[in-house]
Amino acid sequence: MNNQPLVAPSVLSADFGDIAAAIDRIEASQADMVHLDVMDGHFVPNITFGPKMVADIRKRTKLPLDVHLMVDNPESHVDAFIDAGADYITFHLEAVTHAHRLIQRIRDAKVKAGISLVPSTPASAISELLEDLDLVLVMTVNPGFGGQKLIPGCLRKVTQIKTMFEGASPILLSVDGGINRDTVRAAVSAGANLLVSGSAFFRAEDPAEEVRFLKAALSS
Ligand SMILES: O=C(CO)[C@H](O)[C@H](O)COP(=O)(O)O
Repeated sequence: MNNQPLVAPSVLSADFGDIAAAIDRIEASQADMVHLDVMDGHFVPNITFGPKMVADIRKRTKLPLDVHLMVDNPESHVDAFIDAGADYITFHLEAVTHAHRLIQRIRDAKVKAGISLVPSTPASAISELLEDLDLVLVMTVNPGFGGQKLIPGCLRKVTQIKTMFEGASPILLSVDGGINRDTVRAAVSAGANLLVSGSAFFRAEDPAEEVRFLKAALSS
């Protein structure tokens, strides 16, 4: 069985003036998903794009769209991203009071639901949600900007979450921030099976080779 991790390039590091070329680059690289970072300038200090961008990208690719909402009040926005064609919607536990209710809303719409944790939130914060999640995204940098260095301590949390989910349905355990050739082995060894890659992917001369390298982290 192929137990290589999946790779989701993050368009945060793409040229927003030529987003079609970025999506074509992701498709040609044999990556598994497109990671879309939605930032509101409140939950994180940066601002990116909204549901129209996701809908436009939806028309360009059949790859799964992994939408990561780094926004306050995600409950006010999920319907627009469901309508835009998201396959996964991940919101931040730190941004909501009723996480379980929002997960149910997303899943009732036949969209996969994910929770993300910033570096300072412990793994135990999701212990009551184990049966309800399709994806957990561990931020391995403080969210808001691409090109930061991975915070090594965040990988302990990946292992703790992997352990918590043993015996429950398999989930995607995603790491986001600072994933590159130097850090990928530690991230996959810790238990990550979905690698978000922004700057490393978009800076690579050969994006297909970059994806192959990330996927082969434990076999090289
Ligand atoms: O969510 C993000 C930042 O908040 C990005 O997806 C993440 O930082 C990926 O970029 P890089 O690989 O350059 O670190």
